[in-house]
Amino acid sequence: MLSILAAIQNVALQQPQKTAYQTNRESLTYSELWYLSDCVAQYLLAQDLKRKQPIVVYGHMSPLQIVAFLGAVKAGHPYVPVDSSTPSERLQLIIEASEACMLLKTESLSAPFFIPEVEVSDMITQPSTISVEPSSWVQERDIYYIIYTSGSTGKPKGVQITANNLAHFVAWMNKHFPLQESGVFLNQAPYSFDLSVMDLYPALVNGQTLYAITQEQIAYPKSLFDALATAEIRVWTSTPSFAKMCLMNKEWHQELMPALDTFLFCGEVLPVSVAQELMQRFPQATIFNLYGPTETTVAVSFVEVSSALLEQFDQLPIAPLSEPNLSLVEDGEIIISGPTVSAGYLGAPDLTQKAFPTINSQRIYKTGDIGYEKDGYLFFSGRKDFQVKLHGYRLEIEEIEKQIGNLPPVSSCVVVPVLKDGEIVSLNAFVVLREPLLESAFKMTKQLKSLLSEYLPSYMIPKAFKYMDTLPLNTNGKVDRKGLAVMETV
Ligand SMILES: Nc1ncnc2c1ncn2[C@@H]1O[C@H](COP(=O)(O)OP(=O)(O)OP(=O)(O)O)[C@@H](O)[C@H]1O
Repeated sequence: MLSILAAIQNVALQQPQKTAYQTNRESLTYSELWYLSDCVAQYLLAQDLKRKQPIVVYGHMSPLQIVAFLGAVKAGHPYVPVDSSTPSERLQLIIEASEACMLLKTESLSAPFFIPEVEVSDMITQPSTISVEPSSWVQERDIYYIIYTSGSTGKPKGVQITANNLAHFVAWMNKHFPLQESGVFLNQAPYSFDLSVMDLYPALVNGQTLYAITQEQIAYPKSLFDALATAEIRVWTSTPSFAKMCLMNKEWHQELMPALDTFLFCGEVLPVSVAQELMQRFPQATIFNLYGPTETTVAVSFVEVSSALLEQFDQLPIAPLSEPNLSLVEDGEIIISGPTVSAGYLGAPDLTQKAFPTINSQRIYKTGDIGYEKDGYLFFSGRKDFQVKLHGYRLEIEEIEKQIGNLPPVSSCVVVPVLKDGEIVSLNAFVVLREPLLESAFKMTKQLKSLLSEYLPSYMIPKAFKYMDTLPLNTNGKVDRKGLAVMETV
């Protein structure tokens, strides 16, 4: 199996001056990446650290974070990426839960975390000429990284991905997508979100340039689109929500990004309307809808979006039925097998056993996603944990969102349950309309409720509707359901 580190080393030897990583402020060549990560590894090896103990790497879209990731694994330690948007209580929780032995940072932190903290830049002041021996690197079965799930559904869990898991994932990506041809890869997802792994390692292993955009740029559209216009991006990886946000800018099209030929989407439903608009605006690009959870290393299946597929279905499939590692169990839950199934949750054997049972002598992951089969494809129909009970009725939140989303005035919608004393008492709908609201919100809500009553029973119709220009995204670029759940509606 491919060794991620050996492949990157090979690139560093073959094309040392090629840019490995770039932001609007900084850049790093492959030789710098290799040399600086050796410095970090040597620093770590010189400390009295327990072998294989996790190391937290804290920061945001900085070349030194990538240096720290590689430095940690070269010294035999898994890394835990934590984005600097993370509140300090959560960082504390991750440090405690992972039993991390060190905190490497590329940004300053105000609170002390009671483990050794080192600025990555301070680890590379010593000139180093000796490479770290591959025998010190994380080995195939060792944990390579640990990503803490966002906790949007329950308590955060530390998903452990081995070097082998990652190598199989990258090999799968190389097999199915045009990643070897020279070009720039967009890096939009922060490193604490495993979607970032979809561009990070395929780019580095293939000797490509990663172009990372920061949250600060995303918050200022002018700076974002200036970057997109000049970065010569060929491969785009993001959540569908992020692309949807970009589509709001009429200038975002092929002429602005002539090199763009591949869209890789994962992490959420890719709405048909988004795919259609992308096809119109980027006629030279191929769009792929990928599916997978963090627990099976980023993504395990995909479909190529074609006009025929868009005409055939009102929802995009997530896999062909021939996909060997995906299947449905009796209650419709999607289960995943294969070489990218994670080693389990760190320090949580009970949770691991429950989520990763062995069926027919095969270790599998129970996704909690519900699927159905139709016309040779597998479709995602919602998450088990989005089934809620309201006044005794079992409801599928996604079914309600789908129906609201299908109403002519609506562009997109998210429905969240309203809790009182831990019990769901009603539903709130957050709606983005196709046209600006000209009449009163009250009238629009009356109209939407009346339209909905043709498709949904009254107990499934949300009580309150709130109209927004865009749906808020969390730092991962997914729709921020948690934030909406605590938002007041009128
Ligand atoms: N192409 C897709 N279509 C629909 N849903 C998808 C797709 N790809 C991923 N998902 C959803 O995203 C989930 C995986 O996302 P991720 O591993 O980031 O965790 P999460 O469940 O979103 O958040 P948390 O971090 O709280 O666990 C999948 O289980 C599925 O529900």
